[in-house]
Amino acid sequence: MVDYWRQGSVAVIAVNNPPVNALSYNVRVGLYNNLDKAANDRDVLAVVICGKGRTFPVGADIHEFGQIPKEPWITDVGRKIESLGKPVIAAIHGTGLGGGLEIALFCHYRIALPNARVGLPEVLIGLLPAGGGAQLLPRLAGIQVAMEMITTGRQLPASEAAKYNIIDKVVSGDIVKEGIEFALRVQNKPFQDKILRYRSPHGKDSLQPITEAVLRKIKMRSRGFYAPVWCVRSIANSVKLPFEEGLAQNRIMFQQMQLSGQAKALQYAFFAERSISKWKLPCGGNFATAVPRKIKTISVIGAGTMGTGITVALLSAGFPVLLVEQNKRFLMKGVQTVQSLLEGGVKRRKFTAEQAKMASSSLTTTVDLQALNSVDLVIEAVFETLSLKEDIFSKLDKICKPEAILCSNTSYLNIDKIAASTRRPDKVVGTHFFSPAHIMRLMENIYGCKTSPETVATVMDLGKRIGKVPVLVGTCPGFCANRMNRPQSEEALFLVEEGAQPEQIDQVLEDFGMPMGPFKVRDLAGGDIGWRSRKDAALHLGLTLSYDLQFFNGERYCSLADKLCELGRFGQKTGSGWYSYDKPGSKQLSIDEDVTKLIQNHRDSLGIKPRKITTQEIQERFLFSGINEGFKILEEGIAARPEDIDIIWLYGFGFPRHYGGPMFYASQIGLKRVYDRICHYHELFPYSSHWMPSKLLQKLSIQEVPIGQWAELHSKL
Ligand SMILES: C[C@H](O)[C@H](C)C(=O)SCCNC(=O)CCNC(=O)[C@H](O)C(C)(C)COP(=O)([O-])OP(=O)([O-])OC[C@H]1O[C@@H](n2cnc3c(N)ncnc32)[C@H](O)[C@@H]1OP(=O)([O-])[O-]
Repeated sequence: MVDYWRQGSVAVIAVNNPPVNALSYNVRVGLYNNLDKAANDRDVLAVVICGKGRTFPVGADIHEFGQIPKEPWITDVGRKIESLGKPVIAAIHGTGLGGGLEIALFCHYRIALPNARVGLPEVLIGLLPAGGGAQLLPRLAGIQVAMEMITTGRQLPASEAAKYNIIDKVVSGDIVKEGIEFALRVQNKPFQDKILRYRSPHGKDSLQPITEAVLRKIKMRSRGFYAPVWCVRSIANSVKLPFEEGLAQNRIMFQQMQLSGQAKALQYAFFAERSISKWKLPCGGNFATAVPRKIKTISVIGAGTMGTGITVALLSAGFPVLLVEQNKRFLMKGVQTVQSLLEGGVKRRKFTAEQAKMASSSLTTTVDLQALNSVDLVIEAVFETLSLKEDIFSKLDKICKPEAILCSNTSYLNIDKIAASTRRPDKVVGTHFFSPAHIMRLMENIYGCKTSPETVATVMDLGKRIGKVPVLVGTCPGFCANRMNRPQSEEALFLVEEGAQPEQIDQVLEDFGMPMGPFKVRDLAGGDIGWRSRKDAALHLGLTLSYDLQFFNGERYCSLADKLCELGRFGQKTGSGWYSYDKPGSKQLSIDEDVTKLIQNHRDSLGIKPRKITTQEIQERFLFSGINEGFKILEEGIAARPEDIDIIWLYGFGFPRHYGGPMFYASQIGLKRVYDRICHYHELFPYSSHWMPSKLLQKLSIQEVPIGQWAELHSKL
């Protein structure tokens, strides 16, 4: 796990623990013993520490968390470096992170390749730097930089790290060779002043104002997420406590944090995000056996909000795009939108003006579907009506080359029905982007019963290549994301009907950590989209959406949202919705008395006497209705694992990562409690079938089965 060799007077100690040289117990022992070896070898005048393979050590081994870390710990290795009596150089390539950077900070010198990155991302897994980082970094780069890096977990490119003296020299070429040459240059120079523990933290006199400013930012950025606050305390210890006491205090805090629900949730999310690429189809085809097709040219059909967002996501990832619209007017409007989104990307420093220019030059347009006869892949993003999509797919099937893959950005409709309008159902797949598609990272990919493993492999690979988080699910109405969101938004309406205010519900869920409450989301997305599909659905059932409708298709129904739409209150785009806005398109919102009156009239017209609704009830009805649907989605095999569902909610709806996602959240609350509460609401609301408890949840709740075993146990049931 740790290699040692000597080159002249320089000893090289190389961590060799693929894939990312995590500092597991065995690696720490190896480092410790080889440092001893170098110390005792009189021919060794200097030491280089580096990583074999793709990176310098990226930190402690996350798999080892949850148990008390065994000695030697990272600080023990650090003390060994400090007291070695010979200069030690950290030679960094790839990513020097967490405990890896801490080891480097204990070294006397640090060099790095230009594309290397360094950081202390412990906060992202609910922890703090417990290997000396919170003590050493302020002594090297100052309190301000340490606060920013440690409370955000941001990785710094080598050039920026050099600016803050974290890196002594940015070198090119072979990092080990460069490390040895650097060692030869410093082996006879005094280096005691390089031992950071003897320095005092820069900017320590402004610790108070810096701390207050950082805590204000944390309060805004991460509601209810504790780790950043603990990180601030750990850095303050670098000023308030002597070095060793600071180390010991931070170690105690680290061990407490390790046991916290938030740390467990964030570590679950870390591995969940890495497990979603390991997909498998019911037919057995999977990520390891299926080979993605090479995609060079892509066409997007529909230049509306979604079509233009998808186009920009593809263009900014270097794909040439042929944008299609039904007429020149819509097409020109679409091209203008693409241009302004690209300009917006430059303003947000997502890419340079040069890159935006390149992207824009890779855009071509047409109103003629025939022009798609040579593209490798098509993404359809037109209105959400099945008949329109069937028409387009049957035309594409005749026009596109036989091997072309046809994708639909539908967020709800059945992929098998769309595929049935072609003679190539194996090459039809859903690629559901989230609005705004050039920003939101989630890509919900939906396979139909005839979609081939190769087609799935292609869109999963495409998702990664355009910087998205692709998750694979099966087809059903609303797939995973919207199917879980539907009962939640219905419950939000029912809660208003029964006595809560929209702003009250939004506040409860924002305090919980959601980026935006359901009524603000409705106003952002535009109430008219849902209204149109409800009217379509009613038409199909020979019904009209009337004001006093309390049941729809045998299900409890609330017509409040329809009433708002009848008044043209579609949300931000019309300047009024559940809230009123300064002007159409503005985000500046305020509570609107007209809506409060409309709600009261609605209750009066239905004879509903409003009652006091607690925060607990709002949280439970909103979250548990979605969670129950999540278990049904697992039950039906639409999602293969709870990890798939949780990553969809973290990246699609901004579910607070420090809860791990709705399914992990349920496992932390306790499945029995969740199940009992769902049964309670099922009894209270018999006309809402979404409260029918999931059988899988019932079974798992009996023994409180840990989340890691749900999929396996379900497959046996
Ligand atoms: C004392 C000290 O203060 C404290 C307490 C600590 O030090 S706490 C630890 C602090 N360090 C971190 O938080 C770094 C976490 N890792 C990353 O940010 C990224 O991994 C990466 C380094 C930027 C590479 O990204 P990538 O996209 O190129 O590959 P990957 O797919 O992500 O990772 C490739 C494979 O490596 C696995 N892996 C990555 N980091 C790991 C780690 N720290 N421990 C164990 N496994 C790890 C990962 O699960 C995947 O496995 P598999 O799925 O192939 O089986």
